[in-house]
Amino acid sequence: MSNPTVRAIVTDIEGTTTDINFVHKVLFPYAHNKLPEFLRANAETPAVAEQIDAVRSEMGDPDATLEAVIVELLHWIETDQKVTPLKALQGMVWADGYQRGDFKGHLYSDVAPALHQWKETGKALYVYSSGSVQAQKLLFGYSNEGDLTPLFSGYFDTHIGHKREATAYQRIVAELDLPADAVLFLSDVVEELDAAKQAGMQTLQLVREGTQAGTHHACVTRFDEIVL
Ligand SMILES: CSCCC(=O)C(=O)COP(=O)(O)O
Ligand SMILES: [Mg+2]
Repeated sequence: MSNPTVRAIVTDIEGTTTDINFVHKVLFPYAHNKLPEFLRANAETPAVAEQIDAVRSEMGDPDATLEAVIVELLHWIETDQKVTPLKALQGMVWADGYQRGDFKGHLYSDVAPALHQWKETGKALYVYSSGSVQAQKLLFGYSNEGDLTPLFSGYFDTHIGHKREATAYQRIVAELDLPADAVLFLSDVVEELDAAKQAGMQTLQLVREGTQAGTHHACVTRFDEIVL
């Protein structure tokens, strides 16, 4: 695929830059294991208390005990729910894991060279993931390819909207201050690509191991098949 009209690239993480198994078999179990103690130890810290209150709000129970909040959060992890306060708390817990060297952010081998090349040829690079901005920066900052955060001009998470809703992509385009069709969105999830297309973005589906099969979106299996 060759496309010189692209001025910015927005990439998803799980299934696009990163093996789904890293997210589901390393990150989520780590958060499941560490979150209860983290919350009991830090519940009074303002940044954590704010997220605990946001969980209570999502539960529709402003008086939920900390233990009830923990049960709810563990259920959300087990069922892979993209709830904003869960994502914020996961990011805080993963920070410890990355900093202690318990794991590195997984990137497919074709990802870092392509990001470097696109950046060198003047494309602006962004991330849009359901993982919190903190979690995104950690994954790219402590990646198996080193610290790639200097390559990115910005990060978006569910604070901008949910990934299957066109309004989220309209807001991203507005923040980038570019015509929608100058922005290319990369993802493995068809519903996300449909929403981005509805907002006027260009789209490209990554078909990787364990992701959805190719569909009506143009598709590639690796970043080095994308020529911009
Ligand atoms: C940002 S690293 C953790 C990824 C994550 O928590 C997640 O839910 C994956 O979401 P994505 O939008 O990248 O599929
Ligand atoms: Mg994905």
